[in-house]
Amino acid sequence: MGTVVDAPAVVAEEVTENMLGGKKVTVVFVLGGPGSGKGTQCANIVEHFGFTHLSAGDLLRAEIKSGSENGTMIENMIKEGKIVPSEVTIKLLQEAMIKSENDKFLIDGFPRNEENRAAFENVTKISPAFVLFFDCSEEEMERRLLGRNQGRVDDNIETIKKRFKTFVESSLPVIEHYSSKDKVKKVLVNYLARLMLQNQFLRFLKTSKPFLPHMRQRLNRAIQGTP
Ligand SMILES: Nc1ncnc2c1ncn2[C@@H]1O[C@H](COP(=O)(O)OP(=O)(O)OP(=O)(O)O)[C@@H](O)[C@H]1O
Ligand SMILES: Nc1ccn([C@H]2C[C@H](O)[C@@H](COP(=O)(O)O)O2)c(=O)n1
Repeated sequence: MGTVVDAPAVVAEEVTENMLGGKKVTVVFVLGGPGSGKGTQCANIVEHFGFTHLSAGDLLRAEIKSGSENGTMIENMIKEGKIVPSEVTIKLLQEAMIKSENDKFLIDGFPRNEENRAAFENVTKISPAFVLFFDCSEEEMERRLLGRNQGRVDDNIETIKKRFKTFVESSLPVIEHYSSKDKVKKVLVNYLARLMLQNQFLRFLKTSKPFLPHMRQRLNRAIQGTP
């Protein structure tokens, strides 16, 4: 698995072409846990690399809003942190790709499980040029989702915990599948933040070295209850 910390640089790589209803297309899948920043980074990538961003989650939410007959089923599955049956999501993705004038797509939040992956490849005959995987700690993802403030029905702690479980059980195997084909580019999302915190702590230890014996004495006195 390749590892990068700068997502846009990866997209400049050579990509393969596929077919979609007579139209040649290039597809990059964007995967990662809930709240890892897929949507945010896709918006940055399209600005610089001419891709069209298709978010599976956004397409499903639009389907709910449109009042379609699948709307209630989709909404319930989203609230439960479950994955909507592939035929529904693939149909929406296919329609969006055919409608678009572009031939380069960043498909965000898809495939979310093995069923999504196999069905997409069977139906469209498209395999991705590569897969961007945003690798982020659950702690950071939870913090971000609880602060997202976009009125999403799944941004609550009960659904977030269920989504984490679904990600580990169903989505990680998809990433492992593409990893075994050497197609995954991993983006270490909070790696730099963690590195900076570590450096700050080391600097703190260095600057506080002369005070350490004094601090230790005070701690011992506090533990022993002596003034
Ligand atoms: N690098 C970052 N640092 C801090 N906050 C971020 C960062 N990237 C995204 N966020 C914030 O985290 C929240 C989740 O980001 P985003 O919606 O892009 O994640 P996502 O992976 O698409 O989530 P989901 O799978 O739930 O749709 C948003 O409020 C976003 O503004
Ligand atoms: N392939 C997909 C993508 C999304 N969903 C459902 C379940 C997700 O929890 C929800 C939100 O998606 P996001 O905006 O995080 O991409 O939508 C799905 O069932 N199948």
